[in-house]
Amino acid sequence: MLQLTDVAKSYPTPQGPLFVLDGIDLHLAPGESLALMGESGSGKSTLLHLAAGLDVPDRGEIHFHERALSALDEPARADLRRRHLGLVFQQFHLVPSLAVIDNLTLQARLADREDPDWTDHLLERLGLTGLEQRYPEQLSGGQQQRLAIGRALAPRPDLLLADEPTGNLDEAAADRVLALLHELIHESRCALLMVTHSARVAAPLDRCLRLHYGRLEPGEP
Ligand SMILES: Nc1ncnc2c1ncn2[C@@H]1O[C@H](COP(=O)(O)OP(=O)(O)OP(=O)(O)O)[C@@H](O)[C@H]1O
Repeated sequence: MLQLTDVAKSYPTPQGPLFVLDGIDLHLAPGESLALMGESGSGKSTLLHLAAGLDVPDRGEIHFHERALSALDEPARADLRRRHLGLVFQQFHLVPSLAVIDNLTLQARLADREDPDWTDHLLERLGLTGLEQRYPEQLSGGQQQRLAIGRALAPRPDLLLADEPTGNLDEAAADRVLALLHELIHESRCALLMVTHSARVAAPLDRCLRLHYGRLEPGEP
């Protein structure tokens, strides 16, 4: 499903290269869920961006869906993302000018994978039935994040990459969003790689790893 082999990544800075990841090996099986923890600045978002093919490593290889990302040009990587990958961030990144229903189906339409039954099911499970014609600004923060999760899951991806998906929500809203996220990825047999600072958020996932000085270590949620 997702395999990182000896991946290294640095960023150029005026003081010289900043080495962020060094010798990362990571395997995620279909349907598996993994929490990625670590101090602020330890490289969690960097790793997620590499896994999504949004950035390229200095060294090492990333395989997603049995394709080596290095063998693909950007349009081919974008196509792979559209078809097989869902992305959810702390900022919801909804399209303000589109109604709920159009935000929800946006990714599925782009991937040519619209499924009205699955859309209806998502609307209902996400508690958004009846709100289809509203605009994102007319939703609560929790509703907006549930919509962002639904949008990512609408094309039925094989892998959901989530970066602090509940970082902007209060505890009650976060709990509801996370419970739904787990139910939905379970239902659709989607794998999950989730960056979080929170042990509470990491605890229900199958595994937890911690980034420390550029390396991955076994983590305790
Ligand atoms: N484009 C960039 N250019 C230079 N340095 C960068 C760039 N992107 C990230 N960094 C640096 O790389 C390091 C890792 O950043 P990253 O965002 O991956 O960490 P993180 O673990 O996700 O942090 P946080 O938990 O605070 O979100 C940080 O020191 C950051 O300042």
